[in-house]
Amino acid sequence: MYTIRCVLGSSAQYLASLPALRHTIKLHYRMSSLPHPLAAVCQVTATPNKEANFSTCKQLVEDASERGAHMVFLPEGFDYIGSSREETLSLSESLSGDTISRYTQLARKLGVWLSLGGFHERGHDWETDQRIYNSHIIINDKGDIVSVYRKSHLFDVELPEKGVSLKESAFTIPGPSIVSPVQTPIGKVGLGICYDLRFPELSLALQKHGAEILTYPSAFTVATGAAHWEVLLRARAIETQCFVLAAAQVGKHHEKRMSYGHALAVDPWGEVLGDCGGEKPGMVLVEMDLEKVNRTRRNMPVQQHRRDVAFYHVLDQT
Ligand SMILES: O=C(O)CNC(=O)[C@H](CS)NC(=O)CCC(=O)C(=O)O
Repeated sequence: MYTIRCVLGSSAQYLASLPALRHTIKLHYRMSSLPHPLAAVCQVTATPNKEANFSTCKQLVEDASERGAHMVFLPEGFDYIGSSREETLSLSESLSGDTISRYTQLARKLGVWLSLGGFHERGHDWETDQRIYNSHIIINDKGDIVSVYRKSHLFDVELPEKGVSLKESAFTIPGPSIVSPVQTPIGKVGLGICYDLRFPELSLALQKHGAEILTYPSAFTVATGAAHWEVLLRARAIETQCFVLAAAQVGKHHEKRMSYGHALAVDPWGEVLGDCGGEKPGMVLVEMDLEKVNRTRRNMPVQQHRRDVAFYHVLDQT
């Protein structure tokens, strides 16, 4: 039904491909006799059917966990992609609703961390304003919500020649602030969502606050994805010298909407470690070697070479 690609050392990759040994491999990782923790970056095709979306995502999380993943990343709109403003709003829930409690139970049962990008969250004033947040939620292996970041740059974009017309602010409230990177078993994770990827100020701020890994769960349009997706993700990785993990939506959600796919994992040097392709749901498993972050930063200390903010405001008038 979907593809799984492993980006492990070749012997571990071979062993993990043998079903009978999967359990052993997982134990192996858990006992950390293999050096680095594993992240699973997923790609799905959400529709307006929440029940079907949950069962697809649950299956991916279970498979990732069985293969030894310590943290699993799902994309923006993992809960659903609505076919109209009204549908998007009516399907939304609060953080204490059924959808998130099912994911907290899943995380607890499997003992994995989850990054749930782009949850359609009813705001505190839902009864009066009928608007939602686009929220990225981190759940730990005990099933606790440990962080919530609300998307702060909204995708209000018209590209007539590309057939793209979306106005996210028609149903979404922009988030008020960035949040502290979260310490997880794979490293310190900084939170963004989709269109936030286009704002390097955000990624630099997260890096300054200690992020080793940046995450951009997304639902990129096909046109903007083909033109910009990989370039932007690699640029953010190179500038911040962080890993960048970007779960993605792929394919046709309903009559009016398609997504680009190519869920991607990039290392701090900008190298693509895994790519889920542009066709169908799947995941890539990547080893998170944090020494790569340290080495890259040590060898080319761009953060130390950066001038202070004021420097970039003043022009030489002569
Ligand atoms: O609508 C939902 O239900 C979930 N939210 C999204 O899909 C959002 C807002 S419409 N999509 C993007 O931000 C695409 C960005 C993009 O494609 C780009 O930056 O080029």
